[in-house]
Amino acid sequence: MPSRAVLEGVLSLQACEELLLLARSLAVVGYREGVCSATIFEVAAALPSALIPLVAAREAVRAAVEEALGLELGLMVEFTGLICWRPGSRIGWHHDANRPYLRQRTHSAVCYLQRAGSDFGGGTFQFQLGSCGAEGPQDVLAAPGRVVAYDAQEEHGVTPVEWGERCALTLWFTDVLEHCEDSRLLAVLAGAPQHLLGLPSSMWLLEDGTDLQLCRLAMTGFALVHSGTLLHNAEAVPDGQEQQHLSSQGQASSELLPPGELAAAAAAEAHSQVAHQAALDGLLPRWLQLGALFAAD
Ligand SMILES: O=C(O)CCC(=O)C(=O)O
Ligand SMILES: [Fe+2]
Repeated sequence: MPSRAVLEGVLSLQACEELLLLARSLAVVGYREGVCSATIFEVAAALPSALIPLVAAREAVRAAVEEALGLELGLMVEFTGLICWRPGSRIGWHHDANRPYLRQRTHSAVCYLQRAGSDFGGGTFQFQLGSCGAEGPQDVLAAPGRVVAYDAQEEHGVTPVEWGERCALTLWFTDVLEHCEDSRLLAVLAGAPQHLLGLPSSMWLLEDGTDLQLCRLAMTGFALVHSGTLLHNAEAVPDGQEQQHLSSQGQASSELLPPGELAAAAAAEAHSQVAHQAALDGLLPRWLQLGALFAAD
């Protein structure tokens, strides 16, 4: 059985575009220098409805890879991520199980969402040796829906991205049940709503306690009032209480104030507009849907 495969048209162009939009909306810096990513857990936390296309794509890639590598029903997904490589990013020769904590990885698959040469330059995937040990690297150019799959121990790299953005759906597979991401994902999905819907606090809470979510909401012309009190902090909403109110503060200010001041300005305005509360009740039935506003940044 082959230990690597390049597969065409595993995802439709439409599916690639949908995932690209998701990646652009949710990816955060971190994975490697110049690389932004959104893991399936971040998608579950920030935009649970987007799990539907993401999981469908993941399963399509998994099925295609299992078939190509003769591993039917043999691959469990250890990691799913939308990964965008920006200019300057690269990765030298390595294999994907090269750390003690990555030993459970058996296979890898990368499904490209964009086309080399038109969406970005550089960023070529290379196996260190051509197929069957042939001399010299073997290149795989990115194209929407194209998947490169390989044994996690195969040496490979990515040449520097020169321009544009190179986004991919990256999967790592395992044969160790405890490392399958699904049980953790189900635990997240079955958990309390704040775990399901909230963004990691590092993304919205400044050291001085300023809640950027509320600041962003204020910039759209709204402030949140709970039981008659203007909220400065998302954590102030008691769990399970959904009778929160949304108060209009009229037109959004075009002046961009520092977050703390903006929240304070929103507070003053909102208190004078409590009459609007009833009309606006239910506009954000669960105020943690604020995540959608946050993602639009
Ligand atoms: O994006 C690719 O083409 C491969 C990335 C890679 O090798 C990795 O993330 O380990
Ligand atoms: Fe890799």
